[in-house]
Amino acid sequence: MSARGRFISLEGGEGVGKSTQLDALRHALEGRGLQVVTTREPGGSPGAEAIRDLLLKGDEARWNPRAEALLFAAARSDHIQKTIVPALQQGQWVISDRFLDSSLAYQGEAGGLGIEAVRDLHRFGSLDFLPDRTLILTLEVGEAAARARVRDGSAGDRIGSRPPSYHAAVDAGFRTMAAKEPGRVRLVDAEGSPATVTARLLYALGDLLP
Ligand SMILES: Nc1ncnc2c1ncn2[C@@H]1O[C@H](COP(=O)(O)OP(=O)(O)OP(=O)(O)O)[C@@H](O)[C@H]1O
Ligand SMILES: Cc1cn([C@H]2C[C@H](O)[C@@H](COP(=O)(O)O)O2)c(=O)[nH]c1=O
Repeated sequence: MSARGRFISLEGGEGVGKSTQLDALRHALEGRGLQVVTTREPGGSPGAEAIRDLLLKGDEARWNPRAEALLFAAARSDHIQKTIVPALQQGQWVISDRFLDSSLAYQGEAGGLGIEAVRDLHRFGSLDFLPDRTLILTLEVGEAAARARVRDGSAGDRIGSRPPSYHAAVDAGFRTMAAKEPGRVRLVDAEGSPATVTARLLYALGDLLP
């Protein structure tokens, strides 16, 4: 095993199957003899989980767009320091359900702050710490919303319950990130059975696997 583990982020809009694939990928990588830690954003450390509640509960007006972006950046800084870096230093692989690219797509693109402004927050808050690979699950927005509706009914959180136009802009933001950083970021088709999607994710990690 390499001295330092790898850091993988799983990204995509609401309901595309990230949480389902997080578990499947962990099992697949453990089957290859790797030690794997799974985590999530916002959250992943006690401080960041407290910020998650602040961000996702309450009504839309609870935070203005800049305050929202700052809270995500603060949570991420703590998550990296307390959870991600220590695990990588022990040689573990870390898979995070969402990371920086969610902020770039949701707050930067859909929220109107701009991708570069949000990236600047990450440069300040987390010294531009990046995943070794970011896998963005893509699914037609209507189909993803239908999957999320089956799971949640009408009980979406503060951000998930934003209008379809917002989520269409999130989708566009993720695609922009894949075009801007093709070495780090890969689009992965989330259509089909969970096992089919897991196979596509493993293929997109092929060059990193021991
Ligand atoms: N490949 C698939 N085909 C059909 N349904 C799926 C597939 N993958 C996941 N699902 C179902 O779709 C719903 C959403 O999946 P999941 O919770 O994994 O998505 P998510 O991307 O983590 O969502 P969110 O970002 O909203 O938390 C769940 O009910 C899950 O069982
Ligand atoms: C990391 C991150 C998340 N979000 C949004 C995306 C979702 O609506 C929620 C998280 O809910 P999930 O069920 O755990 O996927 O938060 C965001 O807007 N910006 C971010 O950086």
